Amino acid sequence: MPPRIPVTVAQIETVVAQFYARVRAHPVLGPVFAAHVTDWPLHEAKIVRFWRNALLLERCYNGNPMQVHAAAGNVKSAHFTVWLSLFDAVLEQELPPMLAASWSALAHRIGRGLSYGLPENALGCPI
Ligand code: HEM
Repeated sequence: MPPRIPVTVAQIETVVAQFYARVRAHPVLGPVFAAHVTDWPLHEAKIVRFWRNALLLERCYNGNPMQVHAAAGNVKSAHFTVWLSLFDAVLEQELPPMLAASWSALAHRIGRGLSYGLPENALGCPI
């Protein structure tokens, strides 16, 4: 099957590394991740597999981010706007504009899906 978005594995690895470097330094997102992630290389390797699966349609990730986010307890739907704008900034920095735009659109679509069901959803309902 042809890739959904023709990025290279090296580009995925760079975007993931740059993104989580910024996440670790971010005043809002940093502490949310610090409460869970102790092994960053392991986390980044898993996220690379997630994106290889989503972008290149390789079958190398079969986890359940929705469940993991809900179980984390401190991941809120309000975080997704911040997460996505940081992600967009990295895409713009690292990729040609067409690729950045396609990957961004997919990330926003996935993010919308993942944010439903978490506390403080788009309607502002806390339960
Ligand atoms: C489009 C947006 C997002 C995507 C695609 C995404 C994807 C993922 C994936 C694939 C995992 C690994 C799940 C597994 O263990 O199999 C994960 C874990 C996690 N994500 Fe997200 N995520 C997104 C947004 C967010 C946001 C907004 C937050 C909150 C700040 C967040 C916080 C976390 C945390 C804390 C973990 C658990 C790490 C661990 O326990 O090892 N994510 N995410």
